[in-house]
Amino acid sequence: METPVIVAIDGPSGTGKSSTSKAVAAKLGLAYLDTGAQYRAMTWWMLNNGVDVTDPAEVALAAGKPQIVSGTDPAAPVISVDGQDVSAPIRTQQVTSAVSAVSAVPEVRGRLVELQRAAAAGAARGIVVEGRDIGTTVLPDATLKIYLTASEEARAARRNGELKGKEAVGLAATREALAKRDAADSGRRTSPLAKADDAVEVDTTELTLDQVVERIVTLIGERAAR
Ligand SMILES: Nc1ncnc2c1ncn2[C@@H]1O[C@H](COP(=O)(O)OP(=O)(O)O)[C@@H](O)[C@H]1O
Ligand SMILES: Nc1ccn([C@H]2C[C@H](O)[C@@H](COP(=O)(O)OP(=O)(O)O)O2)c(=O)n1
Repeated sequence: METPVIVAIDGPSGTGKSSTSKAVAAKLGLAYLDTGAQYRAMTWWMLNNGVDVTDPAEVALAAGKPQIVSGTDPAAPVISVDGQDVSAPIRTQQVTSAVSAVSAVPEVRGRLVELQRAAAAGAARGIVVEGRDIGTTVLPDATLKIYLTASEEARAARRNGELKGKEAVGLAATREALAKRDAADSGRRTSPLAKADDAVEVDTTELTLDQVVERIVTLIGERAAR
């Protein structure tokens, strides 16, 4: 049997990680894992269970409690907590604004990194895993590591386009919230957002989604042929 292909895709918010990872996985028949969704699910559970997310000690004590299960089908990426599908509620502004604090707590990371490595080990053909520290920490031996970037303007415009109805806050506020989350995710002590030394950086500002997908599929083909 062929060696499974492990693709790590990291980068800040709005660079296209989720869309690109799902499309690459679907195109190559690989599994897909959204690790950001796992940090969001952990955060959602904490907010729903009265945990003070600004208190790292309280978060650390609770980190082992929720049962988080991620689907790995790129066509239908579901995530559940204690048997409840939380795919929608983990995307609210309330969760988004609390997720950086929760994901900075080492006990949270330890628990989720274990789930992430198990998902990668269980993917027979291979997997595309997206997040912030996949290339640096979770899967340092990945076949291919990609670090996606895009200008702050492009990222804010993309994110703003997704927020509808009462969740819409305007471009300036979206940009500010993005910058704040990036700073928190890059500045934390444990496993911060960072480009791995051996990652290929792809600036998506001027590229369409199809162009980004094509570039990554080509790189995977080159690596797999080595
Ligand atoms: N290359 C691209 N050009 C324009 N828009 C894009 C591109 N890649 C992704 N998008 C759009 O930007 C938004 C954020 O993409 P997403 O994949 O969720 O980013 P991330 O996972 O990095 O936060 C989505 O609405 C997506 O459709
Ligand atoms: N591997 C990861 C993935 C996400 N996180 C944290 C940091 C991020 O701000 C949140 C949410 O990640 P997610 O990928 O859902 O964020 P966006 O889709 O970019 O808005 O989780 C992390 O610490 N490590």
